[in-house]
Parts: sequence; C-alpha cells; structure tokens
Amino acid sequence: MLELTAKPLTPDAFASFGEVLDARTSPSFSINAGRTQRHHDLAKVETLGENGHTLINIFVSQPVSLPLKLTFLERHPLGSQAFMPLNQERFIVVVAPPGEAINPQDVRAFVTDGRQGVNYRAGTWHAIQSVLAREGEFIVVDRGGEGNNCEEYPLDITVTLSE
Ligand SMILES: NC(=O)N[C@@H](O)C(=O)O
Ligand code: NI
Repeated sequence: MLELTAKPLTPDAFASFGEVLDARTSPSFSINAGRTQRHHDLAKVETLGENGHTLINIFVSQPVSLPLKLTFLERHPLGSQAFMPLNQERFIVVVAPPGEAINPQDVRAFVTDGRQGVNYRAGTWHAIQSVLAREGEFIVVDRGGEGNNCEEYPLDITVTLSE
C-alpha cells in the first residue's frame, strides 16, 4: 500500500505531468476593447491516433471521502485530458510519469485550491477525478476517436490531506 499526503498543487511541481490552468499564475493580454484579459494557449491539447479529435465535456462528480483509497491509476495514451472547475471546487490529483510501468516512488499527490485546473499530458498516469467536499462541475477537454484511450494500472494508494 502506497501512502501519500497531498501537497498544494504548483505549476513547477506538476510540470512533468502536464500543465496547471490558473488565471492567477498565467500570462494574459488585453482583448475586447480592454474588457477582457485573455490567458492564451495555456496547455497542449493532444488528440493522437485515428480520427483523433477534441472533445469538450462537462463532468458532474460526487465528492470522494478521505482518506482517498485508490486501487488503480489510469492513462490516456492517445490524448491529453484537462479538468477545470466551474465553481471553485477543490480536487485531489494523483499522477505518475508516462511509461509502461509505474514506479511507486514516482507517484505524486496534490490538492488544488479551487482556482486551479490541470491538463494531463497524453500518457500521464492519473487518478480518476476526485473532487472534495461537494458535488463538482468541471469542463473537461480530452480526446475522441478510434482506439482504446483508457488503460488502468493496478496500484493501491491511500491519499490524505495535511490540513
Ligand atoms: N473516463 C473518463 O472520461 N474520465 C477519466 O479519464 C478521469 O480521468 O476522470
Ligand atoms: Ni482520465
């Protein structure tokens, strides 16, 4: 059993797994006659394989209980997957680097602060969406198309929050 304490999510700590989506830490430029700041091109959307194309989805998820007990991580080899909360929901992120096997020492657990989203790079191992405290609504941008784009890797992980 791998036991992890989730740490606050930061762009640097997450850089090898994908991108953090956050208007507070990303550059922007003014559009719409100055009424809007555009935080432009924040993450790489990958849609690989046959008929690969981008999907825009809404996930409505029930909260997880803590400590979070995981029995697997999953990956999407053919595409990236981004989650952005619509109502400042916090969620737990558990990731491991792309590869055919997971080294338990490389698994990392993070917790978001409500203003952050994530984009998992294609092939990054991750826990399925794990929203905290209340039902959560998320914009999810990922890949549609042919082929199997969801693989699971059995791994028992318990995640706690330090707070
Ligand atoms: N299966 C699905 O659409 N969602 C998962 O990939 C997830 O990461 O939550
Ligand atoms: Ni996923």
